[in-house]
Amino acid sequence: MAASKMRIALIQMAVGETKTTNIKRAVQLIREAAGGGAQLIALPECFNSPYGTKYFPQYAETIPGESTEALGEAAKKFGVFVVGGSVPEKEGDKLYNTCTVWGPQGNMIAKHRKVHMFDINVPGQIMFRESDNLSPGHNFTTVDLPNCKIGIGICYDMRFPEMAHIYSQMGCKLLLYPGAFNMTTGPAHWELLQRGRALDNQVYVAAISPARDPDAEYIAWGHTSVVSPWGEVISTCDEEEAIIYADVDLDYVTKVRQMIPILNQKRNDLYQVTTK
Ligand SMILES: NC(=O)CC(=O)C(=O)O
Repeated sequence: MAASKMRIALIQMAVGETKTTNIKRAVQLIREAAGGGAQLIALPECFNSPYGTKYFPQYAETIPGESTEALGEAAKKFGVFVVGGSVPEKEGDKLYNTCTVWGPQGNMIAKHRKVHMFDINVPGQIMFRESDNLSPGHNFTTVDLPNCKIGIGICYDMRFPEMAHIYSQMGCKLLLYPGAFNMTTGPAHWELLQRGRALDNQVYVAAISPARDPDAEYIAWGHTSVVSPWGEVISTCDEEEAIIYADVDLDYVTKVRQMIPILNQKRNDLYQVTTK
């Protein structure tokens, strides 16, 4: 594959209640995705645990721990980068929703704690309060791959355009969001947000959901997908377990930015998005 291209695979994994089965399944699917030529493979939010506040304390582990070590071993065995969705992380008396990123040597190269807590109330449809037992992270997380800088957010982080814009200002060309939208917000916002973040920043956006389990307490929307810097959905699936692939093309990012040069046309004299 040309140096300007990178094949990514997103794993829309069926997550169940048994942690060891989830870990085994993730490793099996990483093997399959590596066999499909992927250089970077990403898992969904909470790949080792059902998504839900009652599960977070029960499934939480330190990092490294059982679930994340298995990702490091898989990255090394199959010679790929692994973006490990997320796991409930325990550190001291706090819990976080945390994504780890692993390199082909099996080393952890980044750790992102979900920055924005998913606390919502859509009357009669869904109420969720992550902050009842999770704490937010306080950092932006980027990773320098050999030919592409990537930015990581987790699910609700995708709703905050400033975060994506900060990543694009940092030089990211691909944003990855392991996420688990639901049957209310999924159909309404999942694709729209990805296309918005992609178009605003002229980057690729990949969002990775668990497969839908209609018997779960929190029913995931699915529809894992990749959006191009032109705002087009270039790879997607329905709600069932699946691996989807896309070839991210950095020359195409440059081309889109040359054709419609909004990133150079910003009025920094009138407004700015900056980190603190
Ligand atoms: N689960 C999330 O963090 C976010 C979500 O489902 C939404 O924003 O909608």
